[in-house]
Amino acid sequence: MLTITRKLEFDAGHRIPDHKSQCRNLHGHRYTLEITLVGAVIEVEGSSDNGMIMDFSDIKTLAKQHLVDVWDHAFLVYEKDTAVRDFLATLPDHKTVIIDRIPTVENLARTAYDILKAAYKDHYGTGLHLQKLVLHETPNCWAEISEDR
Ligand SMILES: Nc1nc2c(c(=O)[nH]1)N=C([C@H](O)[C@H](O)COP(=O)(O)OP(=O)(O)OP(=O)(O)O)CN2
Ligand SMILES: [Zn+2]
Repeated sequence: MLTITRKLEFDAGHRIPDHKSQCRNLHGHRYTLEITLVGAVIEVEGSSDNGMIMDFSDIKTLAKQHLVDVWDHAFLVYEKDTAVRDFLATLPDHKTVIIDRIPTVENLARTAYDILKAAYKDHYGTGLHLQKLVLHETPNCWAEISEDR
């Protein structure tokens, strides 16, 4: 199978409220996102994206629009983490993103996958779709999610 992968990075804060150790503290990560797409190679003579599944710059534009610019420099807070939600609400114009699951790397990967799956789906009518997403929370810790979930 022929796939292409685009890597992007963003910074975000989070905490795991009931964690047994230090991840219960407010802290942040430089997340690395790898987006893998599958689809037919475009074959349109003279087209800018002739020979491509999707132009890497267009992959980046969509990822930023739908996810990366939304989460970058935001605090990703679990919707039931009322202590932190209430605190963040006291900070004027604070960039807060409420997540409906505890923001572990597994749950953030699943949330990101659902958002980006819709963003890339059949963008050109070539069967283009998100095949896999990898989210690194640290250089040593990551989650992968693919079509069979
Ligand atoms: N299965 C998961 N375990 C942990 C998660 C997670 O999202 N899923 N998250 C954390 C912490 O939030 C943190 O991201 C990881 O911290 P840590 O284990 O310290 O990771 P490091 O890469 O910094 O570890 P080193 O030992 O320094 O390499 C915890 N667990
Ligand atoms: Zn963390």
